Amino acid sequence: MEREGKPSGISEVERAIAEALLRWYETHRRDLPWRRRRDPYAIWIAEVMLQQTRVETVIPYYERFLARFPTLQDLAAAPLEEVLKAWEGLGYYARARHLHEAARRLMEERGGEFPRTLAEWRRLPGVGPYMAAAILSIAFGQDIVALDGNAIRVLARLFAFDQDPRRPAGRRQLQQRAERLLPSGQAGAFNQALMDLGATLCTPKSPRCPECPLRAFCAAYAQGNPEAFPVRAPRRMLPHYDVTAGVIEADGRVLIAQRPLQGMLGGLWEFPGGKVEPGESLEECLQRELREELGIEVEVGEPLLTLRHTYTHMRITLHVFRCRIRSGTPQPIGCADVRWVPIAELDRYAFPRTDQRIVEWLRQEGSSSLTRQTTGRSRT
Ligand SMILES: Nc1nc2c([nH]c(=O)n2[C@H]2C[C@H](O)[C@@H](COP(=O)(O)OP(=O)(O)OP(=O)(O)O)O2)c(=O)[nH]1
Ligand SMILES: [Mg+2]
Repeated sequence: MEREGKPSGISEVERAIAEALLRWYETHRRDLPWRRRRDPYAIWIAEVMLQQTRVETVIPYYERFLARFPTLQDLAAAPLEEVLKAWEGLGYYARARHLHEAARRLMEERGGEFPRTLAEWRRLPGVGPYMAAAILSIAFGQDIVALDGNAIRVLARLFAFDQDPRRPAGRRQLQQRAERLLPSGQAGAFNQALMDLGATLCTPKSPRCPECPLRAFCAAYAQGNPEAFPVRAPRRMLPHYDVTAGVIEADGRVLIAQRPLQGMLGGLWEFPGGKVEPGESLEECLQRELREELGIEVEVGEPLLTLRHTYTHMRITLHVFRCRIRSGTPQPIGCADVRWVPIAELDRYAFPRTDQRIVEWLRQEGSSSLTRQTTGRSRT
């Protein structure tokens, strides 16, 4: 993975491309909070957050996170629950768990000193090739190309690149062509300039080519079809699951369960339930799941909400029902923990993003629907 020496024989055109790009960046660079700091810690946090989340969403989280955990030491010393809580709503919670684990390792194994090589960064949990390259180029000024999705799009268009850069072979080739453009000593600016260009002008749809500093060099523009790049293999269909979840209320408290610490959304709290099995009705599923996970028998009441969400590898439709316990006391059989929590205190727990809509709904509608339920029951 280490970058080889800079290829010789850089052409005039390649030099001109880098110059035009850097000149544009000087005046058009986005003013982003992590660009006001140079320390690897801040850059690292930003890169982790930006990995799967849009810049506008990241900004407030980033600022809160750095205020809450200003240094590597603070992050390493914090309990995981607190880190997950600060991450709540950003999604892809493995990022937060990895970040926390990496911070602890950096403190324990390196006395808090950040690595200076790609290989060492890559050994940390959650750090891939792009992130390692971004941190080393931006925070340490090393001559390394770091291509995020935006930069890849810019380059694929610039070269009218005929391979899919999401495939390893295409990716490697695009990386090599980018390395030929990289001006020594300016990798941080070069990488971020490509990212900004992709984010602001060279957008997936309707790129603003007339304003682009690279237009004169752009092969896709010359062909008149920039939107055709990067070429992509057809998107694979994500599997879909119907999932049920139960809201069980008693004495002003609602029952929540903590997901097993390992695995998807590990350690987050949820309204207990699970995937519908073939041939099962939603009600049957919920009764089975609550029996399996909590050891209770329930009566399934009114449907409260139907929520759709797409995770990286699957889509779910979450069917939320009010439930009432018929027999048994909830125990953490198929989950890490169970708690009865007042609705007003639910926001102290870290939930998956979809569940925040349930929490929000409970806060606003909870009492009125409780009244409806009571009325319903008196009719029977
Ligand atoms: N039960 C439940 N699942 C939720 C909630 N919010 C949310 O995103 N989910 C997602 C997480 C899971 O990917 C999926 C539920 O599947 P699960 O892993 O609990 O499935 P399951 O109990 O049937 O267990 P398994 O068959 O996967 O072992 O729905 C929620 O509040 N309750
Ligand atoms: Mg479950």
